[in-house]
Amino acid sequence: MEDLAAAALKAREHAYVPYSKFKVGAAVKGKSGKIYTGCNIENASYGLSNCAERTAIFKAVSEGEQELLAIAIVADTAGPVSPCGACRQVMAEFGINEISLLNMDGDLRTTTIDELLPFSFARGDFSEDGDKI
Ligand SMILES: O=c1ccn([C@H]2C[C@H](O)[C@@H](CO)O2)c(=O)[nH]1
Ligand SMILES: [Zn+2]
Repeated sequence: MEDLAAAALKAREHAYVPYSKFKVGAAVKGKSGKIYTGCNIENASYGLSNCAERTAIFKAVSEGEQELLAIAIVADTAGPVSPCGACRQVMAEFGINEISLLNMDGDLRTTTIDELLPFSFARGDFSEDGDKI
């Protein structure tokens, strides 16, 4: 876990946040043991901004890892940072279950995807034909 937190903290420094000025860093561990990092990347068209968590997850998937185990997320928040709904859904898609939320003071909260996103919509909920099964 500490390796993930350290990687997330380092990735946070690369955040591109001219609008919010709120830097977030994330690091994901794949089944292979490899670590993928991410930061938030904003845009003048605000809605196109990408969270640190999804940057890290999309890097992992684009390098061939689809089974992910753990994520650490860090930001300068009063308590441990809490991921947005979009990122929770993307974490669920790729099986991330061990979730470490941190802030810059080292406050840590460990949680699971079931706690963060109960009753979630998942791949197995629809058939390839599009009809309810
Ligand atoms: O868990 C979070 C919460 C927010 N953000 C980003 C989105 C935006 O760039 C900025 C402010 O919401 O922080 C993340 O990257 N991860
Ligand atoms: Zn998010």
